[in-house]
Amino acid sequence: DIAGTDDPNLRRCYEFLDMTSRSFTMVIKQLAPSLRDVVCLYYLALRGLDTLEDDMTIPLDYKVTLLRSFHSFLTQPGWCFTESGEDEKDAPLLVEYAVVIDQFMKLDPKYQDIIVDSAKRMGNGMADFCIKRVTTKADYELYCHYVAGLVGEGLSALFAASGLEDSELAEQKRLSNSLGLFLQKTNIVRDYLEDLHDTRQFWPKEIWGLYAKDLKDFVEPGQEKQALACLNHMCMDALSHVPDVFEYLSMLRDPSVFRFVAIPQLMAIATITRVFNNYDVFRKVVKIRKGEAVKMIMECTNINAVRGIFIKYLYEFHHKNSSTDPNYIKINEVVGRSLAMI
Ligand SMILES: O=C(O)CO[C@@H](C(=O)O)[C@@H](OCCCCCc1ccc2ccccc2c1)C(=O)NCCCCCc1ccc2ccccc2c1
Ligand SMILES: [Mg+2]
Ligand SMILES: [Mg+2]
Repeated sequence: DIAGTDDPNLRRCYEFLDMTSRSFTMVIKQLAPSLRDVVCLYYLALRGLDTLEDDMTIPLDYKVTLLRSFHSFLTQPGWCFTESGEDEKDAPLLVEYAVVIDQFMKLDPKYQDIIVDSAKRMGNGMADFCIKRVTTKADYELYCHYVAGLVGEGLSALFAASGLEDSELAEQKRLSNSLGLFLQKTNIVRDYLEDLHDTRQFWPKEIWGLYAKDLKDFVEPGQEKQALACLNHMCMDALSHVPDVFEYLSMLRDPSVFRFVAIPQLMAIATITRVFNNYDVFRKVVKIRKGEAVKMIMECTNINAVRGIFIKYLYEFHHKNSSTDPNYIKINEVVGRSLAMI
């Protein structure tokens, strides 16, 4: 079906989707035909923007200008960017960005408007955070809103505009935002070491400051207890979005949209449970086993199956909680609230 597309530029877009997304290409390709290409291009539009944000070799003022104007490049046929750093894994996407723009221009204007609005708001948010750091919890929530919460909002608007989901889904800003925050916060907790090496700090000082003088202290020998206490605090914070995720899932009607939304959330609950109280986070990037992921994907056909999987992980999370953790009681409360609400 996808390989069969007769437009070589659209085929090239799906190749970039495969190249740049490990975890999203599969769920995007299984979407209903009326949404598949739109969401693929929505992904590539924002991945192009994120490739600029992630590139620490671009001079700051030039990068800020690029991020704030990126949305206008989406309607500039032929635009591309060939100055990415060698280590930028998704640089080839920007080199050939003209194919993304060519396909973007063919979309229904109602979809183009949603995508341009996301890119404009995300680009400006990313630019703001190139200059200021994530210090307070509010900064952390705002940064994750810009890079992921907005994607949830944009997807809700696309689902509603396609007619596959109720138009009032586009009004569910808080729930849509939580979809993105659960995914992004899980990644930020998991990627502690990788981001430290890239001299990027996303853990808010308002949290890590309770456990160390500097974020990088957690890799030092003798800091294990403080490191785990901070890690568990960050996991508890991410878990607080689970009730909203469930409220959103229970509103979906189209089976392919349901799977598209549910599968990344299942990956996230599995990941956050795996990293919780797991000192390996300070040694390497902890990933869930492929088999575990495939098994979940086969099972997540309806809300009850998804609820069952979440409950399994929430019980495992509760079981891993240790009574010596300074947040032991609060963690049990957050797990308990999720179990009660889903
Ligand atoms: O560089 C990397 O590989 C990772 O970058 C992370 C970073 O730089 O922080 C970071 O980059 C964030 C900025 C670009 C976001 C691009 C994106 C991602 C997934 C999509 C899925 C479907 C449609 C559009 C999408 C757009 C990243 O990719 N984090 C993964 C979590 C963010 C997921 C966003 C999201 C939000 C709500 C969703 C609801 C349903 C299904 C997928 C969803 C996906
Ligand atoms: Mg990135
Ligand atoms: Mg980024």
